[in-house]
Amino acid sequence: MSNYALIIAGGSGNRMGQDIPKQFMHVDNCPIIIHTLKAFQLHPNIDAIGVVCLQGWETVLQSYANQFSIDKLRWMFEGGENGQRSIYNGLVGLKDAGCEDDDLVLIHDAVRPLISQDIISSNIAICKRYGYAITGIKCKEAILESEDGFSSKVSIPRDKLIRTQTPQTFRLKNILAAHKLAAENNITNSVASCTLIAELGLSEMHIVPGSEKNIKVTTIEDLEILKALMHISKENWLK
Ligand SMILES: C[C@](O)(CO)[C@H](O)COP(=O)(O)O
Repeated sequence: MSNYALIIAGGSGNRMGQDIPKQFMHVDNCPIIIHTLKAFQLHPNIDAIGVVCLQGWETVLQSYANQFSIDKLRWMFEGGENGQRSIYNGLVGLKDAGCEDDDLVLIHDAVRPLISQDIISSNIAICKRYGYAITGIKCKEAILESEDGFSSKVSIPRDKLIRTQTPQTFRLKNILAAHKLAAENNITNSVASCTLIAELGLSEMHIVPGSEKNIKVTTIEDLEILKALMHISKENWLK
């Protein structure tokens, strides 16, 4: 049985408002996606990596992978019109490439470059044990629900809330079956693999403790936080 990382880099990064897609922006002299790939390259239990790549950026990615010695990068798959479709393309690609039903797939956002070795290890261990592993952290803030983003009368108790991150890890056969079932049920734009499983009511998902440092770079502010985190503890971020 093998463990594969499936890195989702199909988005164009509109929320960042830059010319270059955010996953290809440089931080510390290296594209964000390469920082992410380095973490999986370094992990001894990751056998190979597939990237769902934004169309037109495949050659750029391959040349960066060569430059930074990411030799576990084995496949590139075509990005879709949204995250759900991109993940589906990647899963079908892995299956077509000969990956086995029981192989583990760690689905991870390309723009979460500070993923730690421990979180990758825990995803593999928890998925092997329970079948589903979702990285998440407890909610520390008070939560209000708002229809318009400006006003609210409703608070949601935070005690039971989990903020999900990636990796989200599954056996290939289970997550592929979930995507096929979603298509039959007209679920086409679920925001994450875990929300897809939840919407379908398929299975209990076990939560792997994540980290505030496992930041998702979505906005310019996130980019500033990423740069600060990298400079604070360069030696420690891959631990
Ligand atoms: C998968 C995810 O990172 C979980 O927190 C998040 O849902 C991804 O969202 P995006 O809209 O694809 O950036």
